[in-house]
Amino acid sequence: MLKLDRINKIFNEGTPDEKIALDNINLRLAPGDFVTIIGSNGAGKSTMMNMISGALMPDFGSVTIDSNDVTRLPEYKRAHFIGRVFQDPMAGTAPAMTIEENLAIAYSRNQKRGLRFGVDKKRRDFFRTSLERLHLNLENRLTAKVGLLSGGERQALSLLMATFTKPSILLLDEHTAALDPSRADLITKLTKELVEADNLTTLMVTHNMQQALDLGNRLIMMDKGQIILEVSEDKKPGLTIPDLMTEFEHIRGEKMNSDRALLG
Ligand SMILES: Nc1ncnc2c1ncn2[C@@H]1O[C@H](COP(=O)(O)OP(=O)(O)OP(=O)(O)O)[C@@H](O)[C@H]1O
Repeated sequence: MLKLDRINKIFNEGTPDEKIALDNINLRLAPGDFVTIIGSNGAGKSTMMNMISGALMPDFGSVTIDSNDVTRLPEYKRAHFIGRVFQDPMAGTAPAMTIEENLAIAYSRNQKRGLRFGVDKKRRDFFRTSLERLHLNLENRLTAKVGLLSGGERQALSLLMATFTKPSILLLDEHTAALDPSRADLITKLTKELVEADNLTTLMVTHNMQQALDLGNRLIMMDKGQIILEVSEDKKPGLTIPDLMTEFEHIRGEKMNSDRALLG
């Protein structure tokens, strides 16, 4: 479903600001895998997501999605494979457009051929049924401007737009981090429901270690551009935050800087 082979990325190579952001990353996701990603600031988590989405190209290595080598494919050509939700609730939706116009754009972005922005009755019914899954009554506000929605509602809509066309890979990049705790809980719950309903293959970056343990069937920990720990499906249940911190200390020989992780 997703294969990352020997991915390397160096920013500002050969200059005093040189930074090895990804150092020989190898990762395999089987269909339906839901992998949570934790790691310190600057570990390379967002850079890895950007490699998969096509926002960045690796210096070396390959990205394969559904048996297609997409390594050199620009972001817009990968769009029908990928759904992505960012940290900023304002990032995923267009505020001046209505809910149904936003959904229509997301729908057309994921079609392999042509641009089909139109909203006919069949499409509108599909949008309504999809919105019902959010339990936010947005199905009765199809013509409301998205700019009028709360941050939590907008993030729920972004999540729906990223998932309702059943992308091959769903990328969630700290998508609950900018929300207050009750809205973050709502989005976490919706994420679980939407991913499970369609068995979506998912990668989720989070600074919240408890969320990383609660969601998904696998977990990886990154540090300094490397995947330093992979927790398999059979080992993840029962794993605790202290277990993860002990693992980090064991691998790196130093204590984990965990303030943000624990507060996350
Ligand atoms: N466009 C860029 N130019 C130069 N350096 C970059 C660029 N993007 C990222 N970096 C550097 O690459 C490293 C990895 O960054 P990245 O954003 O992937 O980390 P992260 O794990 O997502 O961190 P955070 O949790 O803080 O968001 C960092 O040292 C960062 O400063």
